[in-house]
Amino acid sequence: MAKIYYDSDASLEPIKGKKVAILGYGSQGHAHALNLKDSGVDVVIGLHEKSRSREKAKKDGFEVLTPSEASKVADIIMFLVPDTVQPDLYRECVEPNLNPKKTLAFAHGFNIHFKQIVPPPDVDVFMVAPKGPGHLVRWMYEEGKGVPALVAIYQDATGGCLDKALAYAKGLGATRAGVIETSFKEETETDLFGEQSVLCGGVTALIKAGFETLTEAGYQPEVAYFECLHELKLIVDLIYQYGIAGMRYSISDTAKYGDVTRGERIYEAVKPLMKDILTEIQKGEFAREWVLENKAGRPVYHALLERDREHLIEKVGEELRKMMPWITGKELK
Ligand SMILES: NC(=O)C1=CN([C@@H]2O[C@H](COP(=O)(O)OP(=O)(O)OC[C@H]3O[C@@H](n4cnc5c(N)ncnc54)[C@H](OP(=O)(O)O)[C@@H]3O)[C@@H](O)[C@H]2O)C=CC1
Ligand SMILES: CC[C@](O)(C(C)=O)C(=O)O
Repeated sequence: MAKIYYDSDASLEPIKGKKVAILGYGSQGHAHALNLKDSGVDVVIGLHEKSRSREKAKKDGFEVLTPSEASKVADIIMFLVPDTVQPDLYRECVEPNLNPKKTLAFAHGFNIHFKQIVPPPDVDVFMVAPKGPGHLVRWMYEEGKGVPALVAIYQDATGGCLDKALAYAKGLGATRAGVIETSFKEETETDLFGEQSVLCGGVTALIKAGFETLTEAGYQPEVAYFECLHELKLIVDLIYQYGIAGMRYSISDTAKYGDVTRGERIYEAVKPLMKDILTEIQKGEFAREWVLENKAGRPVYHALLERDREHLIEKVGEELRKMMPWITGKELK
């Protein structure tokens, strides 16, 4: 059984009176910084002099230093710049300022697990990885709720690393929802698998394949959009709130029969592909590919994102959403 920590299992004490440097002020960075500050933790932001996020962080009331300065003054240094940027930032700005009193922290295990960052053995290294996008981490905290997270210890040089990590998770609001203990390996491999095959890659592939199947067969794009994208959110909301059986309670018997019989065929086709994707991750093939793609200036990344931005479903969706202004929530800053 998984070990799960809730609010009553964690204390803020281990990080009270300590300074936390948040390196990066993007999706996760702004959420961690603001939630920790609102939980009474002393936070400083580390951003390069030319960073576009500097003004935003200052406007939110933070002291903003360079990543080197922030690493020098902080007790806990949390990496919240893109994974591909972290190794250079570590070598140039963090490593020269490390000593055994400092703790390194991550929100995803990629660089530690795939050895892109190798910390000295005498510093604590933990991970608190929220299981949700950064903006939700902030919005849910503001509503008194929380996004669950995974916690892992890579190095416990002081003997107090887990308590520090749980304090951080509590400050973030994650222990309100549940924080599961894991390893850097398990978090990295499952996170990559989830985003590639289900959450992002899998779901967008199903949406596009469904939309194209209908439109290529002559059905109206607007009808295909409602069927394959708009209604997906409503169905997923029911699954999120009540489980798969709960969703099935609300849909028609005809839908349920099609779901379990035709769904089975999709399942049979997709599961072997998912196993291949997991194997690529476990063997480090995906990590190698992504590191090389970055070294080459991300040609495949940019080309495929651009191709999808031009997809008919995006144009149809933009028009249809204008008629439902309540759909667009808070601004994604
Ligand atoms: N996005 C998410 O919801 C999740 C992310 N994670 C993990 O959290 C970490 C942060 O990810 P995420 O929040 O998406 O990151 P973002 O892409 O949102 O980070 C953007 C921030 O990093 C800064 N930055 C970008 N490039 C550089 C650079 N070359 N040098 C220094 N600073 C730079 C940006 O500054 P500027 O404004 O100047 O561009 C900005 O402040 C990653 O490890 C990721 O895997 C984990 C769970 C979910
Ligand atoms: C699903 C994508 C994610 O893993 C996340 C928001 O949890 C990410 O790394 O952004």
